Amino acid sequence: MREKFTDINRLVIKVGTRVLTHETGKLNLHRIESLVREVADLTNSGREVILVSSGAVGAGMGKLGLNEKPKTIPEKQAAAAVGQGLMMHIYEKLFAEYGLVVAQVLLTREDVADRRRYLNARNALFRLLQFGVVPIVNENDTIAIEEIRLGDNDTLSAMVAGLADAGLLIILSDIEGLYTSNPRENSAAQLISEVEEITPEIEILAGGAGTKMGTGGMVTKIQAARIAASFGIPMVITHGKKTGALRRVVAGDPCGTLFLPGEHKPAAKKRWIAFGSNIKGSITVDQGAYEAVIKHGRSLLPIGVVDAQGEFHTGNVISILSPQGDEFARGITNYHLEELIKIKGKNSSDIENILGYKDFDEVIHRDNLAVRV
Ligand SMILES: Nc1ncnc2c1ncn2[C@@H]1O[C@H](COP(=O)(O)OP(=O)(O)O)[C@@H](O)[C@H]1O
Ligand SMILES: N[C@@H](CCC(=O)OP(=O)(O)O)C(=O)O
Repeated sequence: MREKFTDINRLVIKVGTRVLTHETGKLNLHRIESLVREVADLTNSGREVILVSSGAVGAGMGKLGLNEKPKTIPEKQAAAAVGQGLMMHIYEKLFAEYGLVVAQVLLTREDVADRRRYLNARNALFRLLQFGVVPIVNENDTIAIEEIRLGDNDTLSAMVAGLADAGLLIILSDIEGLYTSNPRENSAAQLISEVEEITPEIEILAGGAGTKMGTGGMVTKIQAARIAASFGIPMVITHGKKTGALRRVVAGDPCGTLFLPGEHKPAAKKRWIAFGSNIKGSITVDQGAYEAVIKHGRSLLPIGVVDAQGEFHTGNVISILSPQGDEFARGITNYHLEELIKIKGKNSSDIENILGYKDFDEVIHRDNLAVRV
């Protein structure tokens, strides 16, 4: 897999707060400078790079003289509002030295959950890349209250990789990669160089953030790897404090931890259904429908639906639950809740008799249905 990295044209690179700041909380200008130089080099070699940069809250803390990570939302928002401007100022200045233009792209969960806004963000990113600009993405922490937050930039970077059809996601952290346990707590921990599949055994290895500055630690990085894998995108975690780390990953050198992608790269719309969208309700299906969807990639017909819950309308994304109640897929429904209650368990040929009209034979068409891994 790694030898193919030299041919990848579009990359998403995520850089964590710990890489961008000193222990004092002030920006590590030397480190940011070398990151910018490496990104500039990648763009000079003809690649398109989207940088997902943390650091707004950390930089704001440094500027406002806060020693502790803000705990209340307004305080976090204030720190991010101060810090984000500072981050962009530095990036703009340093990238300009290499003749590159940057653009600030701030997203919240809602921008990926709403299909129209998702497509808008996607179009804007593509246009920026066509202009040769380096988009610098962060969560819009200043306006993002809890309900609309993604909460961590590891997840955000995986979403952005899917949104932008990237070929590779690189996460630069303050550690070489995923270890057999948290090396801060266990000096005998060993680096895992490749993860083929994210099994429960792999999930157990991950601990939380190592310091007061980081968010999420390995837990959110493994979540990001899961999203990237289901999008068919490989992900590498590597040490962002080591000069040349990006160059080594892109050259295919063995470094950090590589998370292998899933076998299939689903279409962009299915990627959004699986991970981006807001879920408005769920339906439970019988064993036959479960197998038809999972094994044969079929559409979901009303005859296989045994129950429907939640408040959803035509066009909403809903969860599809197995007979055991586990979510195994998501899809855009053609019928709203009340209609589904009436037509569940019935043949598609009966829909018109029951409802007085029939717009679709399927409850969810297979083009609008994404099986979750
Ligand atoms: N199994 C593990 N392998 C490596 N690091 C781990 C593990 N479990 C927990 N960690 C912690 O995760 C930290 C990296 O995440 P985080 O602090 O959120 O930084 P970032 O700013 O790069 O997102 C490491 O410094 C380490 O302390
Ligand atoms: N959006 C926040 C960063 C959130 C986050 O995930 O931080 P980190 O674990 O340092 O990548 C900020 O800019 O401060």
